[in-house]
Amino acid sequence: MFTVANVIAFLVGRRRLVPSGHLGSSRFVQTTLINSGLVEMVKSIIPPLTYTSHKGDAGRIGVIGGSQDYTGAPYFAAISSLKLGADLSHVFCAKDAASVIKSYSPELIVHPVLDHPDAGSEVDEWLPRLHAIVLGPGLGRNDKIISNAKVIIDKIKKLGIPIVIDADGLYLVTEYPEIIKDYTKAILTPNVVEFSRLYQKMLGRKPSEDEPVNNVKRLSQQLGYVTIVQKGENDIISNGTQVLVCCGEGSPRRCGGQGDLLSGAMGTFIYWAHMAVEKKTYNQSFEIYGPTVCAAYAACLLTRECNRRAFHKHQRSTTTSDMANSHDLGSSVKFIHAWLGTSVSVLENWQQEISFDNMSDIHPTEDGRTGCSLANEAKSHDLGSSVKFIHAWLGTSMSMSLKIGNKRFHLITCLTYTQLKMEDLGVLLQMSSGLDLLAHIVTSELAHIVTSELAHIVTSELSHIVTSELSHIVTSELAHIVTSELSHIVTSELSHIVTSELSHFLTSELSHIVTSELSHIVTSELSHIVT
Ligand SMILES: NC(=O)C1=CN([C@@H]2O[C@H](COP(=O)(O)OP(=O)(O)OC[C@H]3O[C@@H](n4cnc5c(N)ncnc54)[C@H](O)[C@@H]3O)[C@@H](O)[C@H]2O)[C@@H](O)CC1
Ligand SMILES: Nc1ncnc2c1ncn2[C@@H]1O[C@H](COP(=O)(O)OP(=O)(O)OP(=O)(O)O)[C@@H](O)[C@H]1O
Repeated sequence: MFTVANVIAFLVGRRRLVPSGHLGSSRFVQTTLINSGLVEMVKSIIPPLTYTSHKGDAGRIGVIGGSQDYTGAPYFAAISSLKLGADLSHVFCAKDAASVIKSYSPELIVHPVLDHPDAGSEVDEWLPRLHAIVLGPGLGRNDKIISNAKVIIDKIKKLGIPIVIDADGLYLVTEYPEIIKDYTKAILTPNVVEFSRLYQKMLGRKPSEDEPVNNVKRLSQQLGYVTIVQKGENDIISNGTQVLVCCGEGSPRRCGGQGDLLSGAMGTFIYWAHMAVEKKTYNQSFEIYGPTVCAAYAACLLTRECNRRAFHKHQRSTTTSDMANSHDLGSSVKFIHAWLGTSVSVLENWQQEISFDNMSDIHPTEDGRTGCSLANEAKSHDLGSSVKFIHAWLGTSMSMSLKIGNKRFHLITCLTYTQLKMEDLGVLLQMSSGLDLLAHIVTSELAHIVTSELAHIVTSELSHIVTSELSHIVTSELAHIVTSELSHIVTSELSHIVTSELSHFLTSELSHIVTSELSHIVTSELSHIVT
């Protein structure tokens, strides 16, 4: 358990060395995050990014959930599956939730069908196109919806689609366990409370507090070897035979919705894992643990890393939206892909070896997998700068025109392949005016790019430096000023107070002494004279 890599990771402060909390009998249980066998296992299921793949190849994931009360949960699950790297994410929800969920993100395809009287047949046209399902986030417990969800689970099983069941989907499974029994393409993701309910239903007694690992294994066996992930301080995963415990650092924030992020990511991983089975791209550890345990472990790894990053930045104010926003979830996904060596787009690099000792040095590039979300691409910075770049590169960002022979070329378009034939380009290049013009365009475009890029870099770097330097200077200057001012004020005030107090005291004391002494002398002298 105390591997060299584990100790290194511990020393650089990235991970807990062993799980905190009690696991019960943990013989043969893999508990460490940085275990090269497990990392290779996750790596082996992640499909390479290639230019030959089609929309949908990396996954079409369906999230079944979302009601009037709960719109955030299905959103978190769906966006998480997409940001991990799936191509399309569908949400099947109740009518009242649909427009709200759509308004959160233009990326999601939302079907308001769950509360239709025949929701089962409404999803029929979509189910065969989906690669994996996440059922439960924000589903609610309305009788009609629960019975529709039961019908849909039956259809999913018949089609052999892998399924992750979470939240209210677990309520359904607790009420009707036979619906999922023996379906080994399923993963159930109960939190402590949901686990306890399901355990009591299946085994007729409370889970024993001393044996969390065995409890999970036992429940899985009782459900016909369906994979269970008991979420918590340590995420305990078992398919009834094998057990893995994911104990990455995570965070102490327990805001609602983190389970939804987990189930969404698991939806994408479970598809990838089953695809690896089909394509036989898996490694030896995968053969031991199988697709569901592998997918569950990968998703726990990602969620805990995302949690850790968000907490590092937002501390106690961390919410699941912070985790889901492109920076935290996106950068965790990028980090995980870069760490696994799966963020690069060429096949040759897919299986590249990563040295675990250098793990903390890996900085994913901006072009990692998560850049592939359309909303990110459409943001003014990404889309705008790409447009500028393409026009500058083609020389089509300036509106000059040039006459060659009897043709007039408008430079705003003439350098595109459609407008300018090769022979025209030849003529253009032969003409000194054409060359001058090209040189001019290139020079001015380059100057423009360099200037704007430099300005951007300088501005952002300067603002960063100035902010941090200013805060440093202000803090230390203030401390200095306050200290010296205080000492000055205290000194002069004290001297003033002491002087005036003393003078006051001396004056009154002296006048008192002189008066009483004088009166004494005068009295005694007078009495003497009179006598
Ligand atoms: N923004 C949203 O739309 C959210 C919706 N959610 C949805 O809300 C619905 C109900 O979920 P609940 O989790 O409330 O389900 P439950 O109603 O089963 O939870 C029962 C109680 O257990 C407590 N509990 C949960 N985890 C615990 C733990 N580890 N230890 C001790 N107590 C714990 C909760 O505080 C709650 O009071 C689900 O559909 C879920 O998907 C949640 O996912 C949170 C975010
Ligand atoms: N005590 C803990 N310490 C560290 N991480 C935790 C802890 N509890 C939960 N987590 C992390 O949060 C993830 C989600 O678990 P959680 O118990 O919050 O699910 P949930 O209650 O179903 O969430 P939701 O609010 O979405 O319904 C876990 O996989 C784990 O990574």
